[in-house]
Amino acid sequence: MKTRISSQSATPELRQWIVEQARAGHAPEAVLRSMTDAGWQEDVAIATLEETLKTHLAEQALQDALPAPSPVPEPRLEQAPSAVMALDREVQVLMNLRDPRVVVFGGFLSHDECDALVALAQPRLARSETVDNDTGGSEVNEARTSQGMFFMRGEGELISRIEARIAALLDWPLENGEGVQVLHYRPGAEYKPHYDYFDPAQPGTPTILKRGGQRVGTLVMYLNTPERGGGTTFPDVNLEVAPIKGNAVFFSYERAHPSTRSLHGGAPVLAGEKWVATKWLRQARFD
Ligand SMILES: O=C(O)CCC(=O)C(=O)O
Ligand SMILES: [Fe+2]
Repeated sequence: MKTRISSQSATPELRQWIVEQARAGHAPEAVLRSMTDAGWQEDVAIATLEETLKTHLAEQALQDALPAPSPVPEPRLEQAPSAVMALDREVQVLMNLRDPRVVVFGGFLSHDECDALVALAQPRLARSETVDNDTGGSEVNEARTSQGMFFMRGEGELISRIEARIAALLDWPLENGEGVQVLHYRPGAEYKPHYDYFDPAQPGTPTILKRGGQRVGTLVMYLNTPERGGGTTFPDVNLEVAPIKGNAVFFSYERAHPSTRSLHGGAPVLAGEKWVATKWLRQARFD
């Protein structure tokens, strides 16, 4: 007599075998016969077949709906170094998270470089605008209560040096970077959680993508240390990166999709002020 085997006992190997049989074009009756020959009770085998194929089809549909993955910037950390040489400067590796891809660097900028960036940016600040997804233009946005400005890429010796350092650290062409943006947050100001990639569903996105393709990585550099608050949060994994002067947080997103868990924001500044410089990295040359 055959013993009753519950569908719970379908191992990952069996499930994979079932999917392979279906892929190879074997009729369900033949697969079922193989299972009953191997000792499966018929009704249990049918339930297992149905459940396995249904799950497989659902997973496949999810996969197919995802935008294609892209190569992303990536620091060279295979040997788990405590510090890496970024062109002209040794930078500490403070935290290294795989999924979402987040790396925190210590001492990416010197304090003098931070102060110089703030001094250059300050006279050029205006209320931060975000990209208008409908038109591809810019707009003032309530989710972003900071002030900001953009440097041109290669604008001056300091910007050029920092851009070359970023390209070396993240192993990504300098030409694929947008101009450095500087943001200033006063007490109470924040940047609500958002994705940095352009939403493929928005009508303005194709226009934006003509210049350099998608954003695939971000480096946020802290130009001062706020007294309280102002961390960079990653709500999907309950991570908050402390905003420490000279440090930087890097994150990448291989597809324009929430599955990257790259949702992030600038937490409200509770006391003091916050200055950051952001570098967004595109898939291709950004001219
Ligand atoms: O201010 C922060 O910590 C985050 C900034 C940010 O998300 C951005 O500039 O895209
Ligand atoms: Fe962002």
